Amino acid sequence: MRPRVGHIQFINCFPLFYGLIEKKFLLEIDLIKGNPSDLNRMLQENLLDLAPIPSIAYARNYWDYVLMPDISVSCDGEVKSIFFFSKVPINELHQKKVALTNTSATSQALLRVILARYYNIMPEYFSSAPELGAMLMEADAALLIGDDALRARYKNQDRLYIYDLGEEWKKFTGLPMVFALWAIRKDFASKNLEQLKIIKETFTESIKFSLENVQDVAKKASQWEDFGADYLVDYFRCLRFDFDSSKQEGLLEYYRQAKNQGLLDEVPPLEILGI
Ligand SMILES: C=C(O[C@@H]1C=C(C(=O)O)C=C[C@H]1O)C(=O)O
Repeated sequence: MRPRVGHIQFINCFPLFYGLIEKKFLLEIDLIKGNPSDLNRMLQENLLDLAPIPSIAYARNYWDYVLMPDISVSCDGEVKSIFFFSKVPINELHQKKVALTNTSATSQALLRVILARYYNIMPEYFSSAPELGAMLMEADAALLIGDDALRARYKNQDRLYIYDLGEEWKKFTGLPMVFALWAIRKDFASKNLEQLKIIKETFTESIKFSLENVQDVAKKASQWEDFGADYLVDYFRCLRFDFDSSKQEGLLEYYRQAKNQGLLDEVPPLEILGI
């Protein structure tokens, strides 16, 4: 059976897959699309063998997973696709209503950590479909991620205060932030090391190829969007796709803070596959 590999349907993962199309590697795997939270559910249910999942989902299920080395969706400062849109300055949001996109897991917790720990603010949170207009009819501020955030930011919401959560995290901790990790089911990993090695190499080559040809990648990814390729060139250059020691440090700090806020039961060990 071909490995069943998850694929996040957000523009941010396009550079990961662009090279796979070019190299026709897609014939060797079954690629199953979904949003990050759905992919985690499918991985839990053994409908996938490996998938990018929200980094907080790893902490909640780590005993079932090992991590793919060298790959993540991260930032070190601005992220440009995780925005908190507010009608008032952030420090006026205490006890106000805040809408959280239901497509996110990691960034929902990140926002709670940043507001509680660094702004000393406890709003009233509720989960919502990712539509900024509708969210702000009910709330004073709203969190969006991924393509929804890219599109909303592009429309230049100049009536709003806009905060980039990657930038906020860096401002307070000095660390990178890891949003998605590639989790592999332990049972699959123990029997398929060679195949996983090839998958890892193919994905890392794909990322390298995409970043070397970032204009082409951006042009392709922007063809059905309102914004032009240049907007995405900036975005792809700002994202980080590796998982080096500084990303791991940032991730562990995020886990510690999420635990302090009662959003995690424990800080998991980072069990990274040695391939
Ligand atoms: C950078 C992003 O990272 C995503 C954010 C996630 C989350 O908040 O749960 C999950 C997966 C990542 O792909 C983004 O979508 O904008």
